[in-house]
Amino acid sequence: MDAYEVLGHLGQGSFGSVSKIRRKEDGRIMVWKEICYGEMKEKEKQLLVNEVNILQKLRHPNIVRYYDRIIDKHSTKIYIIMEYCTGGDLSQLISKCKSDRIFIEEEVIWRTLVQILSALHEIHNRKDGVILHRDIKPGNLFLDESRNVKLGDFGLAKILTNSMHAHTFVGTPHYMSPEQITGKYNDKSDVWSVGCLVYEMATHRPPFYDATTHNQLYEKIRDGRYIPISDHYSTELAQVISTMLNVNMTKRPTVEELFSFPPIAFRLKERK
Ligand SMILES: CNC(=O)c1c(C)[nH]c(/C=C2\C(=O)Nc3ccc(Cl)cc32)c1C
Repeated sequence: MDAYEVLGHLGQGSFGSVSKIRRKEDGRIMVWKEICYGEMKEKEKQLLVNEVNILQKLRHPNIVRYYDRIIDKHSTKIYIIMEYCTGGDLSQLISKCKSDRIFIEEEVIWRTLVQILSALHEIHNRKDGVILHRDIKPGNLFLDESRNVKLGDFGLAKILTNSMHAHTFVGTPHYMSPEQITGKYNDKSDVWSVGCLVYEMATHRPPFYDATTHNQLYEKIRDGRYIPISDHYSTELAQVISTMLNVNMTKRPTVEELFSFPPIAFRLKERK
């Protein structure tokens, strides 16, 4: 612990708070997510071990980099040390544009979409088991100094080896897919969440909203109807949102299939 100096509190991640830290040996700025596991049930401890094991394996420009972990048995805390993203998270960008009543530039939305899909392609197509993020939302997408988008906080992620299937109810209700309501989370549920995210970048609010109870929200999600985005944006953007928000997951595209959509394909080529 004394190898690091805490510089300040940044926000709340899944299971713990995130602080900005400096590594004393070289002055490098990083973050750690501090999690108290003392009160955790076995299941939650397993999710925590999961998060660290998953993060350790991942190396991708659009996934927050994991560096190290410190387990303090005395205080029953674990510190997960990760990459610092100077731009904060996407929820801050969306709230700023909402309060300033300005549209997020369409190109920013496309770039964000392509980068998140690249991160999902990495985790959905791993040879040693598909990883599902299961909690894609603006607060889990971080911006580095060059406005690159990084998928972070794998606190609710799950490795699906061939024997396991995701049955647990997790995920932020607003971005919950219809199949997740009945407990069948899969890679296309992450695609649904990305559709919700792109919609929220274009309209400053989730597509399925304004519900007083979770059941009312689930009804809206299962119904699948939402207010179309403004014609300030292109029909291509509206189409890609509509295909990702298809309530029938067999008709919803995989990340791989989205890569062949022309507006996405040509921006992918630009990155190479
Ligand atoms: C107001 N908060 C911020 O500006 C902020 C900044 C500059 N960075 C962050 C958060 C992270 C950050 O910079 N790197 C991270 C890695 C993993 C997780 Cl779960 C969170 C972060 C935040 C919340």
